[in-house]
Amino acid sequence: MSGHAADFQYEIYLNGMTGAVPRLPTDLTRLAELTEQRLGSGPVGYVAGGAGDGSTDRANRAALDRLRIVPRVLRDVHARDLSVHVLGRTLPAPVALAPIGVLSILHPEAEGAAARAAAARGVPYIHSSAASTPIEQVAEALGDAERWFQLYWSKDREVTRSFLTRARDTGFTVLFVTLDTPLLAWRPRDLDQAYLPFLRGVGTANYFTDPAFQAGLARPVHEDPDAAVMHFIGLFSDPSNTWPDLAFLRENWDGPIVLKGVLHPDDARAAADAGMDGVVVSNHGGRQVAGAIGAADALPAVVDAVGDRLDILFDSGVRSGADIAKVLALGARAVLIGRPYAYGLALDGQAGVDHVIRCLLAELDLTLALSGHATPATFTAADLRREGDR
Ligand SMILES: Cc1cc2nc3c(=O)[nH]c(=O)nc-3n(C[C@H](O)[C@H](O)[C@H](O)COP(=O)(O)O)c2cc1C
Ligand SMILES: O=C(O)C(=O)c1ccccc1
Repeated sequence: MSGHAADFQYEIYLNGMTGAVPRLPTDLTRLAELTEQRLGSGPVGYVAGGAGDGSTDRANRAALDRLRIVPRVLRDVHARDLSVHVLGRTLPAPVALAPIGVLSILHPEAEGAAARAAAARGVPYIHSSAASTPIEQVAEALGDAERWFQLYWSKDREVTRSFLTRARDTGFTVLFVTLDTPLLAWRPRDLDQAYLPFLRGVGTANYFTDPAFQAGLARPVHEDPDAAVMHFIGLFSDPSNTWPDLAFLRENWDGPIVLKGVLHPDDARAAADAGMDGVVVSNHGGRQVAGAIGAADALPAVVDAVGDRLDILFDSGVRSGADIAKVLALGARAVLIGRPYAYGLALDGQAGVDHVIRCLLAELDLTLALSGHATPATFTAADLRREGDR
């Protein structure tokens, strides 16, 4: 990245000299309501919805809102650098796009558009097992950018082995294993509309193109697509897995492995003991356990438990550069962005995802600078107060 991420701010003001304003709001919390207005209720409900009564989503926001920054002054922040070291590589900024499956319910260009936007800004894109675009096509869209893959750990070990082989052969280097979705949660918004993308043939692209998956079908996908969908639903995740099963993944993947969906410090310790490289502290954006702890409330105990043994990443509820700054201060090395980029995609395709990335990085840069920090490294828990604490 040349210059500072915050240069985007002046670019917007300069464009304003000719009367132009941004095509999308720069307060990303407004993207959800715009998407609600413009998109069909099935797709937008699926993306916006949460588990149960939505209390986990609210807990995510409350946990972040309670954290307050105590800015410092007169600390020379003219030369700044957002880059970080994480999972053995240097990233231009402590941000990646979270794995989100089924993006074609939001925009016809789907994962390809999100991947191209991320690649153009040097932000890693995490390709979901449940994407609507096969991994080989997304690899092409990513060009020479970082390729990270998210695994839903299938009941069929041959499918998992085949996914890992395809990921490796197409240049993916980091594996995220999502552990908070052994079953799909109780999601009233989807239930009340009887809307599930897979039953409409979305989110199965990696499976339907997979030789090991196809080998489990009585008839080819195109001859009996309904049977193929049912087969996918039967095997997409395996609720019988336990910690010793991680050895299978370690044997079949050479690069870093990150466990996504860890909230308890004992699980983080178990991840380190199992030879994993990182964890994502996440409650899946409030979509899995209703009543779960806000992700930012879970982060400090995980950092205390394994901060010196694992790279700790974070997601769930992040909507601004200030939110990113707060979780970095608590000890996360990088933050995954979920729904905001999905809404950007829904509203304006690749340009919408680019807008979201640029807004977040610009605001992160400005938040750190205005708080007295030229790099994320010097901004720590000592720069935060939790409202209510003394
Ligand atoms: C529509 C949708 C689909 C998702 N699909 C996946 C997925 O395929 N794999 C996965 O690990 N997480 C998935 N997630 C969870 C995200 O990776 C991430 O944990 C979550 O969106 C972060 O919360 P946020 O949306 O509040 O930022 C999905 C989230 C949404 C909103
Ligand atoms: O909807 C989700 O949150 C999710 O993670 C998922 C699960 C299965 C397939 C696609 C997405």
